[in-house]
Amino acid sequence: MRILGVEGTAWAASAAVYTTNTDSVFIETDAYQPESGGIHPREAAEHMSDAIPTVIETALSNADGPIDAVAFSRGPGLGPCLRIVGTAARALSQSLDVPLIGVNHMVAHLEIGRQQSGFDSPICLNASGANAHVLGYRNGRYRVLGETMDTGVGNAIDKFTRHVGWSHPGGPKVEEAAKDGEYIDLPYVVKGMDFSFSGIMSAAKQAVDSGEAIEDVCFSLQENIFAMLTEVAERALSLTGRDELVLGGGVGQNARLREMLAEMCDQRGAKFYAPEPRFLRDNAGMIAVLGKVMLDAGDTTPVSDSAVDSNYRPDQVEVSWRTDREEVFRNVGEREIRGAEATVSIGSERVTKHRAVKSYRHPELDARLRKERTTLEARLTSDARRAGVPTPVVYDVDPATATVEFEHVGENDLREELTASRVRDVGRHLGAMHREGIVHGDPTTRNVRCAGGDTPPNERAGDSRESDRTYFIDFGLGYYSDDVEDYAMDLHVFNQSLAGTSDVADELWREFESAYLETGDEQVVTQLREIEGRGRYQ
Ligand SMILES: C[C@@H](O)[C@H](NC(=O)OP(=O)(O)OC[C@H]1O[C@@H](n2cnc3c(N)ncnc32)[C@H](O)[C@@H]1O)C(=O)O
Ligand SMILES: Nc1ncnc2c1ncn2[C@@H]1O[C@H](COP(=O)(O)OP(=O)(O)OP(=O)(O)O)[C@@H](O)[C@H]1O
Ligand SMILES: [Fe+2]
Repeated sequence: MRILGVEGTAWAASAAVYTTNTDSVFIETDAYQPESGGIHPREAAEHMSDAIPTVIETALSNADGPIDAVAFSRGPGLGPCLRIVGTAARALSQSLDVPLIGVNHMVAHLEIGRQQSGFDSPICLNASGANAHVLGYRNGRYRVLGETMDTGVGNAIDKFTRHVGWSHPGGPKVEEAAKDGEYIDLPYVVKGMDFSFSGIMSAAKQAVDSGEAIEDVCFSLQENIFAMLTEVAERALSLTGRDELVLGGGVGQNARLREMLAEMCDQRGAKFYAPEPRFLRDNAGMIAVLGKVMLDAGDTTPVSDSAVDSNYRPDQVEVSWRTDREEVFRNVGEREIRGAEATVSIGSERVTKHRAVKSYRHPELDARLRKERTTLEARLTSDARRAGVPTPVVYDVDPATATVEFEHVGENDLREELTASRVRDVGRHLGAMHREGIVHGDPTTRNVRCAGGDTPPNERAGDSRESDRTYFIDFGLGYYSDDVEDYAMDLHVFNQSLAGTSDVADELWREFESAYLETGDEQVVTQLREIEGRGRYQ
């Protein structure tokens, strides 16, 4: 069987033929190279319409027999480019009289790694130009576990290189320059499993403008940005209890990023797979391969329903080719828990949390993060307590060894005991915390503990009883702020965490929100809607 794939979301006019009996993929790509600056949508579309017929012709003439289906990128991407590719794919499927398959480009980026690695249910890090997110499969969809709060990772790097006058694309140039660099301090922003590049990019531009050596800035930019991506990938592995990671997207061609991810996985005993470069950057090969998988599942696209979608999110895709209903929980070990951040030794009275060295990070960045987070975690845990939020008592803090000793609280993590009334309790506590100017930073269902015992099913929501008592732990990513946006991000993180751990997340979320409003500010909920409405995929 032979599947023709066509890709053209932005810069790559690409066609490929996937031949199943030899398991080989022929890819022909014509890249758009802007004369100056970044990608201009109009120029990209002109390039697409010039180049698409030729790359398709080359791919077809390379096929050693008839084509059985045509797969194409439906989105996300630049509208004018997508429409050209959509039109070409529809015309081909009609003239060849074969099925048409509309593929989500981001899902193709992650599925190529899953198909080639043979991994069963990996966490997927997509590090591409216009996107950056961590995905995990659960019950028929790829869930976005964490994502960028502003630009895609490649675009962030490209903006920096434009500022210093380097031609597009910037990623490979930064990688080259970084080879001679030394570490300087730059911002590092991870909030829960989301992350942001705007602060670090403006700091990097300023650093260059004020005379720092460009190699040093490039080196440090890579160290921080890739450590952020690696940290959230590790958090996603830890939250979901998975032990496989695949990488996708053009930035994945960067050797330092692959090295950090491989090292992190190695340290926690997980498997890591990165496809070869021609399958990482935008290419029609990944479209053809996913097209075949979808064809086998009977998931073809009628022409009447094949419109492109420039904001097509990966979590909108109904994953027809996977039927597994996944359990996300892992049985958390008894005495010593290796979280994403720290090793936690659990005694019956005391819990000792030690932030171990992360060897994938630059030593200076590593020392800074471990010390800062240890000190701040102890302070915030105590301050939240004073604000009336149940948290463990802090018995001892040692910033030098990055160790804190806490009181043992609760019997289970919330994710194992999710009930409406416990979620309401969490809502009230988070509201109270925010009123005192404390941002938790990582309020997931793993970072709330609850007293054991079942809640009677007929219990009215809003009642507070001992068995529903919840405690906030792990303030390691917390900080003080009076910005509504920061509070709203806490809500967003909790919302995503519910979605990742419960089948009735929507119901629980409504309970949470109404309880939050008992102690918190309505503005925060309004801001959350704003955040969630923001198109990060444009
Ligand atoms: C929607 C679609 O059009 C978009 N595609 C895309 O962004 O192209 P992709 O090939 O996945 O990634 C290109 C990015 O990858 C970066 N890049 C390429 N080589 C790199 C390297 N060695 N190190 C770092 N970044 C690199 C480039 O600077 C550029 O920003 C996407 O997948 O988000
Ligand atoms: N004070 C405590 N009382 C009881 N259990 C605790 C306490 N602190 C931590 N734990 C247990 O240890 C686990 C890991 O702790 P914590 O979240 O602080 O570590 P972490 O490394 O920051 O984890 P992650 O980054 O994955 O959230 C918690 O999910 C919880 O089960
Ligand atoms: Fe891409």
